[in-house]
Order: sequence, then structure tokens, then C-alpha cells
Amino acid sequence: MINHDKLQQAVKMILEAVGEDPDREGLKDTPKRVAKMYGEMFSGLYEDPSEHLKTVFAESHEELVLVKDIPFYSMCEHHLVPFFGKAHIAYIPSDGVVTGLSKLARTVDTVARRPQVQERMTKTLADTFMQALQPQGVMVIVSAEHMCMSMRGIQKPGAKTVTTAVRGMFEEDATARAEVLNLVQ
Ligand SMILES: Nc1nc2c(ncn2[C@@H]2O[C@H](COP(=O)(O)OP(=O)(O)OP(=O)(O)O)[C@@H](O)[C@H]2O)c(=O)[nH]1
Ligand SMILES: [Zn+2]
Repeated sequence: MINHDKLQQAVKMILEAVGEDPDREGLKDTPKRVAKMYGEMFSGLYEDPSEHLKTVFAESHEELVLVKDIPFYSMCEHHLVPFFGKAHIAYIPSDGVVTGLSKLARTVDTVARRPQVQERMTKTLADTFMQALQPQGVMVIVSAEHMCMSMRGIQKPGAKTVTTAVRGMFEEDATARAEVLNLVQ
């Protein structure tokens, strides 16, 4: 599990390293707060995203299911600052098995709450849905703004990165991909 003592020591060292006084009134509880916050933001390291997808229902809907505009916050593993945006999850069930709609969003949260890069987050989501639900196909679209590109470095606030991952029948079926893109816009 997350080592809160070590996190607190590390945050105190960062404050010292930037020339702050970690014992001053405003900062004295900061190491504890940040340790707790990292515990939340990286909780996905200790969860198996496919666990959420064990909730399934027998429903003979073998056509598109799309949950779009799922907001998420993740942490860029290169700079440890947030990247955030929307995930859109589409799948076509097979064998009369669908999962709970909220479980798609829960899976997004688990995968987002790790040190991440957007490409791996997108791919992990697609692979998790494919393995856990064994649907006819999955299409995942993630659109995000990276704070490491907005508030520092190249400083391009508003620039969006869009990544997709398709599996199963979506790989062959351009019309099905176009239908999802059309519904997402
Ligand atoms: N592919 C990919 N790159 C990312 C992601 N998040 C951040 N990056 C990039 O990671 C790269 C790290 O580049 P480096 O040259 O090692 O670090 P840097 O000197 O801080 O780079 P700048 O951001 O250009 O100032 C940057 O280009 C970031 O934009 C991500 O999710 N996916
Ligand atoms: Zn970054």
C-alpha cells in the first residue's frame, strides 16, 4: 500500500529544497495533506480495474452501448502534474452480457488514478473491457489537457490530446467507428 510516512518525509524535503520553511504555520500540515491526497490520486495502483466489470446483466442488446463524456483526472507520470478531460467508452456486447453503466466510469477512475501517460491509459481501458466483457468490440476515446503543457514548458493552455484504442469488430468496421465518433461529437 501507499507509504504515507515516506510521502510526508518526501513532501517536507521538497518544501525544504525549494527554500520554504516546512514548519511555518501554513505549511506545517502540508506533508500530511499531500500524503493523503496522493493516496487518493494513486489509489488505482492498488485496484484491479476488471473487478468493476464483474457486475453483469443478461440483456440481449447486441448493438452499440456508449457512455460518453466521462470526466477523469489523472497524473502525468513525467511531471507529476494532472492531465484531465473526458473518456468515451463504446462497446458492442456479445452473448447477451452487458455491464452496469456506472462500472464503465469506475473502470476509467481506477485506470486514471495512477501515474500515467494518456496512450497507456487508453490502451489499458480497451484491453480491460475486451478481456472482462468479451464483447464483439470496444472503442475508447480519451481527450485531455495536460497541465505539463499548459502551466509550464511549452505553455499551450487549451491544447487537447485525443487518443483512441479500438478492439474486436471496430478494427475492421470503419462505419461502426464513424458512428461512435459521430455520437461523441
Ligand atoms: N506521449 C505522451 N507524452 C506525454 C504525456 N504527458 C506528458 N508527455 C510529454 O512527455 C515529454 C517529456 O519530455 P522531456 O523532454 O523528457 O521533459 P521536459 O524537458 O519537461 O519537456 P517539455 O514538456 O517539452 O518541457 C513532454 O513532451 C510531455 O509533453 C502523455 O500522456 N503521453
Ligand atoms: Zn507531463
